[in-house]
Amino acid sequence: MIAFTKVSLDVYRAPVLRDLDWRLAAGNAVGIVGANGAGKTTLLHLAASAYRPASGTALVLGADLAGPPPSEVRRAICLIGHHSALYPQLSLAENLRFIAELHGRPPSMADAALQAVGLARAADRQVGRCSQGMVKRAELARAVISQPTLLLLDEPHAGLDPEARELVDFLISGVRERAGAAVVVSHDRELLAPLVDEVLELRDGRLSPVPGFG
Ligand SMILES: Nc1ncnc2c1ncn2[C@@H]1O[C@H](COP(=O)(O)OP(=O)(O)OP(=O)(O)O)[C@@H](O)[C@H]1O
Repeated sequence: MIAFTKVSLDVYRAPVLRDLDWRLAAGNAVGIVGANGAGKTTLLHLAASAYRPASGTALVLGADLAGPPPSEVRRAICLIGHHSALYPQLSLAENLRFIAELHGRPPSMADAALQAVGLARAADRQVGRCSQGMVKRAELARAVISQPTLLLLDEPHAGLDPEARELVDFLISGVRERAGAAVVVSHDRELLAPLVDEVLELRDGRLSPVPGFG
C-alpha cells in the first residue's frame, strides 16, 4: 500500500520529512502521533499525492509519487483532513451526489451514505449552514461512497460526538475488509490505540514505533 524509502520533503523551505522509511501492508491500520508541527499532516498529504518527495522513493498503491499518479490511484485514496472538501454553497446531498458521480457510483449511494452518517434529515441543508460536527460527518460520508483502498484520516475524532466516533471505527474496519489500509493521525492516543495495529511517532522527520503498541 505504502512503501517509502529515504523520503525527504521540505515545506516552505523548512525540512519536514528526512530520510523517512515506511511500509504499510494491505489489511493494516496504523496510527501516527507526534508533536505539533512534526509533519503528520504533511506526511498524509504526501501519501495522498499532494506533494512530490524532494528525494527518496515514495510508492503509494504501486504509483511512484515522483510524478502525478494515474487517476485510478488518486480515486482509490481518500484523505479526510482538517479542511472540508465540500462546496459550502451546495447542499449535503448535492455534494455527496457529485462525489458519487466522480466515483462512478449511483446517486442513491449518496443518500445511503447520508443515512449511514446520521445526516439523512439534513440532506437538503447547505454545507455552509451546517455545524462543524455535521460537516465532519459529511466528510466521513465521502469515504462511505468512495470506498477507498487507502484511507487517510487527519484527527478524525476532532469535533465528533461519541456516537459519530463509531463511524471512524466503521470506516477503518471497512477498508481492512476490502484488503486496503488506513492511516490515522491523532493526538488522542486512547481513542487511537483500539483502532490500529501499531502506532508510529513522527519526530525529527522520521517514523519510529511507539513502545506498547503493536
Ligand atoms: N502554512 C505554513 N507556513 C509555513 N510553514 C508551514 C505551513 N504549513 C506547514 N508548515 C511547515 O510544515 C511543518 C509540518 O506541519 P504539519 O502541519 O505537517 O505538522 P503536524 O504534525 O500535522 O502539526 P499539528 O499537530 O499541529 O497538526 C511545520 O512545522 C512547518 O515547518
